[in-house]
Amino acid sequence: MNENTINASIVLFGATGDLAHRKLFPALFQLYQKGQLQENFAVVGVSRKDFAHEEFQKIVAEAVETHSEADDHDALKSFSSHFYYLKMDVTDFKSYHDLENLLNQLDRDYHTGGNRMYYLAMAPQFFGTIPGFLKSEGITDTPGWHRIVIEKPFGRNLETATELNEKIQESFDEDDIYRIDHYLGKEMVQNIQVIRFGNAIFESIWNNKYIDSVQITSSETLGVEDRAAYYEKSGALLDMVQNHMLQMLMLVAMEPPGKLDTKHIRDEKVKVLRSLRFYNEEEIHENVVRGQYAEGSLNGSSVPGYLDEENVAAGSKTETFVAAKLFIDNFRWDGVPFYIRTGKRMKTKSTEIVIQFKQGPMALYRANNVKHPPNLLRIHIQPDEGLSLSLNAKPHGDNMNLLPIDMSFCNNCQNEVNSPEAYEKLISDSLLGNATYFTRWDEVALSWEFIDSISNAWSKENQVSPARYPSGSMGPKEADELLEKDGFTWWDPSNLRRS
Ligand SMILES: NC(=O)C1=CN([C@@H]2O[C@H](COP(=O)(O)OP(=O)(O)OC[C@H]3O[C@@H](n4cnc5c(N)ncnc54)[C@H](OP(=O)(O)O)[C@@H]3O)[C@@H](O)[C@H]2O)C=CC1
Ligand SMILES: O=C1O[C@H](COP(=O)(O)O)[C@@H](O)[C@H](O)[C@H]1O
Repeated sequence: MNENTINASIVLFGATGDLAHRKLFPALFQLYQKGQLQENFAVVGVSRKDFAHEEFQKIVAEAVETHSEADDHDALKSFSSHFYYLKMDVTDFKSYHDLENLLNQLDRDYHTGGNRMYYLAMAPQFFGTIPGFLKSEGITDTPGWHRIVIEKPFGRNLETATELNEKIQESFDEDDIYRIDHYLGKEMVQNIQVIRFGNAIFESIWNNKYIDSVQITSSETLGVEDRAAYYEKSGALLDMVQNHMLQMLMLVAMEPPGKLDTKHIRDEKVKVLRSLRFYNEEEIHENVVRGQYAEGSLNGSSVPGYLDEENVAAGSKTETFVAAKLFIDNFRWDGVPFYIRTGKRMKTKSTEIVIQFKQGPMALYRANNVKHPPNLLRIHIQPDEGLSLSLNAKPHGDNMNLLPIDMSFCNNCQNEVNSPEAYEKLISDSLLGNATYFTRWDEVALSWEFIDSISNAWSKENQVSPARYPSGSMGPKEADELLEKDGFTWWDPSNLRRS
């Protein structure tokens, strides 16, 4: 038993799906190994396929073995014995009676105290249906807490997100709704606030007096894979910018919260979105670049362009890359550009935030025509997790030149340090009732309002194709030009392990 041990039933809607197998079962197993889930928990897997409980338990154990490093067979066996399976169509209200009977039985058998977490690992068209039936069929009327975890995407625009939210709030209070953004579960994303507010040296210079620009890059090497049906309607703007990129921006730019609790942190994040500069159509054209990957080469192999991927419409204008220059119009950030970029089939898989500091007031070394690199603070989100600070020093025996040096800290470079997966942390938090790293409705609504302004402008210029970039590059030249006209360049993703 540890202080975080939870008694609860978890209902996993979409239990035969990709997310459940690759992420959720392994995450639950980790929580079991760490003692957060012990004797008093049960998981009910729901989908339309037919399985006996024992068959499902085997599937769960196999999925954990396949998608994690777990190989303790006894632990896997006792963990999976807590899993039950229910064949149900979530659109059929009658099937919820079977769910209620099973949950009541499990509450008694596992002494869960009636606590229930409903995890919707299902396609978004079911996000409104399930909470409605959970309430109308009385499943949420039992003693104990009832929380619902909703996967992304939360709507396709402000209008659909609002409709969905209203539907969910008919059945669950805002405090019991956990909207997932898995980037918020990443170790170094959670570390941003500690780096900022736990180090006086950074917080005192974290403003437009000392910071020249901020860059946030999340690049992927994968292409659209088998998700074209979803991605064709989404594109990189909705898939990555509306959620993950804006979340990182909020954490970098927010004011210090009065207290380190859920409400204060979320309040400060929301204020960043309220200060985000909205562009008119012409400004969108100037400041937001959309790209699409063409064929190219990655790790020595040729890969097809987006238009040749399976299930992509001929001549599709879906963007697989977005770069943008954003401004936060408040006292702290006035005049500081925030450059963001994200894309598929880029040169490396990397997520990094780079804070570029201004040059000192008197450029003594530049006067000698010597290259003077700016000081950079890099927050390495993935694959390496850590921090590095680029400074300039004097090379040994040379008085006139500067030598760039890096001070770095890597959280996961030694094999023995294994950061918890984002899903493990987020499931743990939702079981503990800590919603800090989940998105509150006002954050979601404001982010959609901003994103809608861009997608509406793009839909008007739907004759214009996205700029093409070769697979294996860092995006189209238009993204480079976006910075060059301001006298900046993108910093290449870096690697902590080389040092
Ligand atoms: N996969 C990933 O890496 C990620 C996924 N997500 C989100 O997670 C959610 C799930 O994604 P993913 O696991 O990939 O989806 P899948 O298509 O792989 O799985 C969907 C699941 O829903 C079940 N299902 C479908 N229709 C019904 C129904 N009417 N009644 C009961 N069960 C049903 C399916 O089982 P069956 O057909 O047997 O009924 C299956 O278990 C989506 O919202 C996605 O956007 C978010 C981030 C990453
Ligand atoms: O939400 C999503 O994120 C992944 C990238 O996540 P990461 O943790 O691997 O950086 C992206 O591939 C996917 O398209 C998107 O839906």
